Amino acid sequence: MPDPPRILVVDDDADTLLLLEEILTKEGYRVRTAEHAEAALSLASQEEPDVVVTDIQMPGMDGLALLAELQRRLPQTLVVLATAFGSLKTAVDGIKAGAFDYLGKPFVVDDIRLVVRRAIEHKRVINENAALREQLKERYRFDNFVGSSAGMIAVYKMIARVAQSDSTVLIQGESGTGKELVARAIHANSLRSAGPFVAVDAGTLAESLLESELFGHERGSFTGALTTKKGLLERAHSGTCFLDEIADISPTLQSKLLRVIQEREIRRVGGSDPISVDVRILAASNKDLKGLVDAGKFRGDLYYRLNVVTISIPPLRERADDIPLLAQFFAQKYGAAQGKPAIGISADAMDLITKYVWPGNVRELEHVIERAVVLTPHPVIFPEDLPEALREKPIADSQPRSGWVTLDQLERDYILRALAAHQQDQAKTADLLGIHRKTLQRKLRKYGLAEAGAIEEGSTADEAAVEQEESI
Ligand SMILES: Nc1ncnc2c1ncn2[C@@H]1O[C@H](COP(=O)(O)OP(=O)(O)OP(=O)(O)O)[C@@H](O)[C@H]1O
Repeated sequence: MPDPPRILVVDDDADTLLLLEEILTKEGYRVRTAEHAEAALSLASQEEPDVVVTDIQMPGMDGLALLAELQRRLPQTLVVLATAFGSLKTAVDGIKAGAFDYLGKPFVVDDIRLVVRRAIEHKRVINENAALREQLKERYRFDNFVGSSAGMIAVYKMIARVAQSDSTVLIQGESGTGKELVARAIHANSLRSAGPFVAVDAGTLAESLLESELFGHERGSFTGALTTKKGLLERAHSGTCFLDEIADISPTLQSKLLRVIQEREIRRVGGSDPISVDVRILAASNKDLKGLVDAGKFRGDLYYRLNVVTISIPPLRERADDIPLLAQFFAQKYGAAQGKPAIGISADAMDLITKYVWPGNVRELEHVIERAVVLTPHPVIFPEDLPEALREKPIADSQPRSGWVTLDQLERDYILRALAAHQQDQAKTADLLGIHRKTLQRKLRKYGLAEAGAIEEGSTADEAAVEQEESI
């Protein structure tokens, strides 16, 4: 068990001291008290408290002077100022001078708990984030990647291995797993790094547009082709062309692409002369390309040309170890951009982040952290700064993180949540769910959620109603 956090309370009023001592001791902290600032300073130098809660108005040395002295002697200690309502300006001056927060007097017990909890959490986060930052700096980075899981290390190794060759690479992975990042890293570590990197998203363009984007067109080749335009494959000459969502391209374009790879030349739309291009092709798909070949939906010969080497990026839910590092990385990145460079993530928020299944993978995580950094008024991201989806209880904690649960588990969890939202009132909950109360009770029994004796047996008529309802 780690030592309990240490709190020092300073107030010239003995009753206030007693009250704060009692509340904070109940919270599990080790609490010391002092009746004036001088006593507080001598206790603080022995104890090195994590948090000092001090009254501002005290005879002799006041709370603000104590704050200044504590900052000089014990810069790691956080100070919370307590002030009578009406003298808020002094409290604000205190915050500007470096106090962590302030409490209004007379005290609201919940506020005391919350502010002290936040201060402790802040200290813990600062320490933990410093450690995570070190890890990020040291071992767990490769180019712009963050992640130290076995799955990502295998990806880094593959990138290093294929980068220097000129072979075509197929990058497979769900949406948002970092396929483009892999393509960029291959290019950056290749002999072509001085040449251009051109990315094309084949999934978003209509076929005719994609063709002219890729191959270019001659002037007058179609209505609107007012000038001759070089295609992206031509523009990628001496560099790399990254074709994202390759599964989406039409059969015609598939055969044209095959020719580019085999013959290293292209023909512009409306042009007759072949133009030779020196370009390395990297392709990506979030679909199972081999499966599409087997189903006759993607050319087998193109697949084998693209698939000289495959790099498979595991979904984020299969590399949960990377989640805290990534979350911290994005907090730093967006914190710096927002002028909040020291922003951290609280333990309970990190817990939610780590448990979530992340269907949108790293891109989704990045957006969630960016949003939280913007929204939070604190130097720490708390659970309430995260979207609802993360704060909902995971459907079944015991389930593998495949994203799927059985319908029974889904129903069980849904019922539990509905009951919780209606203070366990079964009649209301049944009504909300659109089922008979007896049906709800039977389901509770089925899932082992009914307390013995809590549910009365239904009459025959009731049961009949239930059966009828269920067969609908
Ligand atoms: N391991 C990682 N470390 C740091 N950032 C990452 C990592 N993986 C992905 N990202 C970031 O996540 C976002 C999504 O990545 P990227 O666009 O490469 O995914 P993708 O697989 O190509 O997505 P899509 O299939 O939707 O095109 C980008 O902002 C990228 O920088």
